[in-house]
Amino acid sequence: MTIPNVTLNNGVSMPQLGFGVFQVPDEETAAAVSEALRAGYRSIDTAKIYGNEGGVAQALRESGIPREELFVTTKVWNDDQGYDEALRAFDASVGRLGLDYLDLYLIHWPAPSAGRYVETWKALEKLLADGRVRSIGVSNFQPAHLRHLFEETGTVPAVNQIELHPYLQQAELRALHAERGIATEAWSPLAKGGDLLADPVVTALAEQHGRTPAQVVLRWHLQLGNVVIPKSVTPDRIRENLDLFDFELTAQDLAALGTLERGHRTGPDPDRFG
Ligand SMILES: NC(=O)C1=CN([C@@H]2O[C@H](COP(=O)(O)OP(=O)(O)OC[C@H]3O[C@@H](n4cnc5c(N)ncnc54)[C@H](OP(=O)(O)O)[C@@H]3O)[C@@H](O)[C@H]2O)C=CC1
Ligand SMILES: O=C(O)C(=O)[C@@H](O)[C@H](O)C(=O)CO
Repeated sequence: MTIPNVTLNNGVSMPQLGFGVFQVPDEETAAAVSEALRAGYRSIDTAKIYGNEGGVAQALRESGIPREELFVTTKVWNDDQGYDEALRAFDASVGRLGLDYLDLYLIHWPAPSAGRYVETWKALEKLLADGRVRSIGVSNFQPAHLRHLFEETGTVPAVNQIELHPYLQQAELRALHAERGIATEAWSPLAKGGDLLADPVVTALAEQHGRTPAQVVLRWHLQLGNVVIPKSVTPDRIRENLDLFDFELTAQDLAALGTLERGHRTGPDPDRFG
């Protein structure tokens, strides 16, 4: 099984499917990430605020997988925004991760009321220029935050990691990303495994294709071109969420899933959070 790559706007290849570790306690993270690496995931999404960069480090180290085959993402938390603060936060994160470079570093939230994401971005540009990170991006940026960044700085983010699933399809952001060459990365791609996976439209397609509801939703993301990072601590689900490359949704299936949009957020509103 080969996970396809997307090519970021600076030429770096990123696996289209990765493994997220939000809310996995540090002491359980090494086991979950090890299971994911054994199953075939090579991209891991963590963040300073998750408190589990140490557990990720342990799994990466114990896997014996060559560093260049891995793709590791972490994020600057809101309290660390600012130029010097973000540089220090980066050093601390790569230290905890046991890495000498990172594949992707993201500003976790725009935190617009603090007004520091432009100077934070300039720190990320320096890390990129210094070769300490292979690509830089943002997370939870709304169109206005992206446009402000385009006006004030020189580098277009490689990625915007946003909440995205059939109940929150983010049409405006996806169009802006396509126009500016930003990869769309979907967080909570399964809408946290809640009602979406029991939605009659999803379950009917699952039955039709002989797949699980989660596989139908993840396949929808892949066919839209989204990068996805489902989280699970359950070994069977970790493997299930990777088993997506031998079936295809039809245009009619995609249209049916497209009707599920309801503007439903499972997480904070980026215009207000932070
Ligand atoms: N940038 C940001 O602000 C944010 C980033 N993220 C990132 O995105 C990742 C994914 O998002 P997350 O919020 O974790 O939500 P997901 O949409 O990935 O859903 C995770 C939940 O779904 C369950 N689940 C996973 N696979 C299946 C399956 N095949 N069938 C049924 N249930 C399943 C999991 O249960 P179990 O584990 O018990 O198996 C867990 O409860 C995070 O881990 C994190 O890396 C998330 C939120 C915000
Ligand atoms: O998971 C993340 O990456 C997040 O930033 C959020 O889930 C956030 O930390 C949150 O839920 C705060 O209430």
